[in-house]
Amino acid sequence: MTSEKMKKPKLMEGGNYIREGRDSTKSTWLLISPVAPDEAGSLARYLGIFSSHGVNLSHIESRSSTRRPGYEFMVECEHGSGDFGAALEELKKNVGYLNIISRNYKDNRSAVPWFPRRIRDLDRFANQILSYGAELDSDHPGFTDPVYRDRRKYFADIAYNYKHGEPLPYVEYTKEEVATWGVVFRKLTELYPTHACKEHNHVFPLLIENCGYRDDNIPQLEDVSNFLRDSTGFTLRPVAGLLSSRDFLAGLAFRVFHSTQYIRHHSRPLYTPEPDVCHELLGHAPLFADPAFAQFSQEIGLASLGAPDDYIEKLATCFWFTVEFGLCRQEGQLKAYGAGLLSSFGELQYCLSDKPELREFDPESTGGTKYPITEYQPVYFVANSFEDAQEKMIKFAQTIPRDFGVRYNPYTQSIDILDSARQIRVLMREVHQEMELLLNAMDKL
Ligand SMILES: C[C@H](O)[C@H](O)[C@H]1CNc2nc(N)[nH]c(=O)c2N1
Ligand SMILES: N[C@@H](Cc1ccccc1)C(=O)O
Ligand SMILES: [Fe+2]
Repeated sequence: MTSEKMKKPKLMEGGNYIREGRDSTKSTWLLISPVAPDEAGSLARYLGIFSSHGVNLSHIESRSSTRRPGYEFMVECEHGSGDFGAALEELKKNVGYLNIISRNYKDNRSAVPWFPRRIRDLDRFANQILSYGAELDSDHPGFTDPVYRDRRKYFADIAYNYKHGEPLPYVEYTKEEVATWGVVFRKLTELYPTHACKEHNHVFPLLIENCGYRDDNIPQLEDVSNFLRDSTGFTLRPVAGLLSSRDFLAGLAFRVFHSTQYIRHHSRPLYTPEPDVCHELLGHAPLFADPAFAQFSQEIGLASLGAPDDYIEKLATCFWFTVEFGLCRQEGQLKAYGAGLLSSFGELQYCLSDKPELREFDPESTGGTKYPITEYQPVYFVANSFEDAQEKMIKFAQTIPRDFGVRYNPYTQSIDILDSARQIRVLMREVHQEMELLLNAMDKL
């Protein structure tokens, strides 16, 4: 627990409103391949190195390598035990390939910032939440309401205990919670036809039909998640609160969206300073059912994996001014497509009034702009079209420096780190096979 109270500056440095999460598991993962493919007992030798330096391993796995002929090992090292640096030095002299992915990357120059490799690694994010009163400001409307705080604890426990692959727990919302949802729902659906972008308006009726979107019912995450899976392969995971930008973006690489399940405090239904179930389900969910938007989101996620801190910050800021608070032009009119606007009646009206300042969206300048998170935005960025914003952001994401390519493998639900000719060749063969498939289908038209 942090004892010192954070003083919140009015405008935060882009992306900085979320500090790197409190970290109980400062894990370092090593990907290791032996020098020669048929080297006998190589894993035992590596394990010997760790044990001779007193380094505990919390996880070991081996599989066939796609990078080079032979096997590959993944070990997870515990911190605080033994002489990790010395073990690493000795290891380097004995391996053919070594990749270090670490939460501790700031202390280790050869390490890449930690990122999840398999979809179940997202279970590691649960205890990385920033909370009100500690890292976040405590002027929250529910902060002094014991009933509300109790309820928040209930939802936090669901998220902490959730494991990948489980159904998302159904929640019995209280009368008061449903009433809050009702106010938000009725007010917002009044504005959507005139204020929301057409993609949002296109999907919304499907959510009403399939997921129980109604003014007297808070939709269940499980139902929305299943609907999204069928539409674009996106799924939801419950989360207890704000994740760091790095973790949040990493989820998108797996087409996983971290969703809160609690609802805002009833005293302020038309604007709330943190994401809640209204924000996720009314603001975000509709667009994740759109195939182009889903792909765009995943690409942002993939670009973030292992990226340096300053790039994460810029990426998160661009994300803020597009996915969260973006405006775009459609048929000569300004429309909102940002989820933070589509979930706040107050800000949705305000953003299209003459009060805020509007600027043209451009990742370079937008990515360095400061913004408040707990009040209406003083500045919005306008994209020429929804597609234009996506294209520009993807172009920007491609400038992020990294020594390897990444690709999501949907069959294994894991991230392939591409850094060898052998892997690229296999991929090219796959693309080639897809081309054959396309040509074949074309002939039948
Ligand atoms: C990436 C960017 O910082 C973005 O605003 C993220 C941050 N963390 C989050 N965490 C949660 N739980 N929900 C969100 O919508 C976000 N948004
Ligand atoms: N202000 C948003 C919630 C939100 C807070 C912070 C970030 C994003 C969204 C709402 O009222 O719905
Ligand atoms: Fe959001």
